[in-house]
Amino acid sequence: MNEQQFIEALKKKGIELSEKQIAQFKKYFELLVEWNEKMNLTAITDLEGVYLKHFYDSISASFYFDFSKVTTVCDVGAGAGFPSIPIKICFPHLHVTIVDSLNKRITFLNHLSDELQLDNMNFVHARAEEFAQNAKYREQFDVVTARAVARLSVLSELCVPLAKQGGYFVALKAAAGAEELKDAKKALTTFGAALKEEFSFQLPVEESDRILYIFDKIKGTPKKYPRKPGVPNKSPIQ
Ligand SMILES: C[S@@+](CC[C@H](N)C(=O)[O-])C[C@H]1O[C@@H](n2cnc3c(N)ncnc32)[C@H](O)[C@@H]1O
Repeated sequence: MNEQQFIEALKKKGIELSEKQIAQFKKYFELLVEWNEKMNLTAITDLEGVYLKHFYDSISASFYFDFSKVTTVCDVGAGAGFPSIPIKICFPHLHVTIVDSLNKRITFLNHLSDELQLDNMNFVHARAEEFAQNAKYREQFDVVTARAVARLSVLSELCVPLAKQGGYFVALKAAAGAEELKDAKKALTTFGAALKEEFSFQLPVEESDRILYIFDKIKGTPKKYPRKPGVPNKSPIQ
C-alpha cells in the first residue's frame, strides 16, 4: 500500500487526512527506518509494508471503535508506537499514554513525538502489570489498547486494570485471537472485563485475517491480584 493508496483507503472509511497528517505519517516512516538501523523496532521496513501492516492496520481499530468519543488512551506494549501513534495522528484530540517495558523503545517514542509535534503524549518505561498498581494510572483510562503484545489471557492482567469502570479494552488480534478468547474468559472476568463486540475483517492487499475485540470494563479490578505480577507469557491465569 503506497502513500496515495493509504490516503484513499482511509478516505473510504471516513478519515480524510490533512496535509499535516500526511506529512506526519511520512516523517514517522522515515524515523522508523532510520532508528531501526540502530535498534530493533520492526521487521517491516519497506514503505508499502509499513503503511499497510503498521499504519493502516493500527488505524483499522478506529473503523469499529469510535475514538472520537473518548479522550484518554493507554497503549500497552506499543513498541514503535502501534497502534496508538497512527490513531493519535488521525484523532489529534486524544491524550495518549504509552507504557513499554523496553526503555530504548520509549527513547524512540519520545523523539518521534517531538519530531511529529504530537501534544498530550506521555511515555512510561515500566511493566504494565506494575504500572497498573500506581494509583495515578490504575483505572484511569477511557480505553486501553494492545496489539501483538501477548495472549488475551495475559493481556487481561496487563490492560484491563488500567481501564476506568465504564471504559474499554480494545485488543487488535490476528486470526488466532479466536482460540485465545476461549482461554481468556476466566482472566477477563477476574480483572473486571466482559466482551462487548468482536469484528472479523481482512487487511486490504494481502488479505490476512484480523479480529478486533472490544471489552467493556464492567467492574473494578480487585486491588489484590490473584497472584503477583509476573512474566507475562508465563501467566498461570487461563
Ligand atoms: C511484539 S512488540 C509489539 C509492539 C506493538 N504493539 C506493535 O504492534 O508493533 C511487544 C511490545 O510489548 C512490550 N512488552 C512486553 N511485555 C510487556 C509488559 N509486561 N509491560 C509493558 N510492555 C511490555 C515489549 O517491550 C514490546 O515493545
